[in-house]
Amino acid sequence: MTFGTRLAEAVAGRGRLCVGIDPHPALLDAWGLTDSAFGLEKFAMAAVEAFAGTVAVVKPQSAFFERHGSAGIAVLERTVTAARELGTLVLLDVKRGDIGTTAQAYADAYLRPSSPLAVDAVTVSPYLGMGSLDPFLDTALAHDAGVFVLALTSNPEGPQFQHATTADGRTVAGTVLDAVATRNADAEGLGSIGAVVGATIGETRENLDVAGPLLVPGIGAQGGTVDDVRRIFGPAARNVLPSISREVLGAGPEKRALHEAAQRAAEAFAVLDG
Ligand SMILES: O=C(O)c1cc(=O)[nH]c(=O)n1[C@@H]1O[C@H](COP(=O)(O)O)[C@@H](O)[C@H]1O
Repeated sequence: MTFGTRLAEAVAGRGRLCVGIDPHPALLDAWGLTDSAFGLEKFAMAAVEAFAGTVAVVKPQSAFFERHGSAGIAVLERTVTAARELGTLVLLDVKRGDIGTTAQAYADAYLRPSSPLAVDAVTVSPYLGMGSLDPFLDTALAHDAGVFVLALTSNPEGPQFQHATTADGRTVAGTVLDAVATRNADAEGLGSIGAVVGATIGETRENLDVAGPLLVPGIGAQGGTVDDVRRIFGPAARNVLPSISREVLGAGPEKRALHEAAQRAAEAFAVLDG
């Protein structure tokens, strides 16, 4: 079953929320955990258990695991395995991008089912050109996985490049969104190739209807709201996956409080269903 179809089923059953698993040192401290691989594992496993059955997708941010070296990567592997065993889709936030042959190695690392770090989907950066992402997109489609391409990011620096125009007079972001839509053109139902569009971008003239999922970070800690998402996406809001990390994780360490915070966020975004 394609990633798009699996995602649509997960959203139908558990709502459209994606919760980020971002073990910031400050959050580890607030949870009474040490900034170590041990603290990291306690944090990540509590989050996985609290969100299982409540949210469609979890999005571990690889950097917070990588900063603990090989022990952190081992925790990431166990976190991914535990979440998938509990039926939660895992979108690994790695924002990779490189020349094609190296991109293939990254794609093998994350999107081939036989890899120790195989996940349901990854985030990628199109800075090396959309064609450089083909190994990710082809590998994902061959193995029923997904890819989310950065298009209009939530950070204030994003417009410097993303609003710039290319040689053919299109914006960079528009070029990315069109390429994503083209990749989804043959999909039945929701496509497996997504785009990342922040809730903090204000407004855009770009066509956000890419026939695939739209990962929308920037909610809560970065200031984006449900109303922003409704205004920015219009009819494309039906494909939005709101993504929240700190605002939900701040409710920990108790699993019940985490679960309730995720539920409240999911309910707030149910308005997009209507
Ligand atoms: O790809 C992402 O997830 C992402 C894209 C983007 O434009 N902005 C953005 O904040 N993110 C990620 O989304 C998460 C946001 O975290 P909070 O601000 O705590 O909700 C972080 O893991 C970011 O790396």
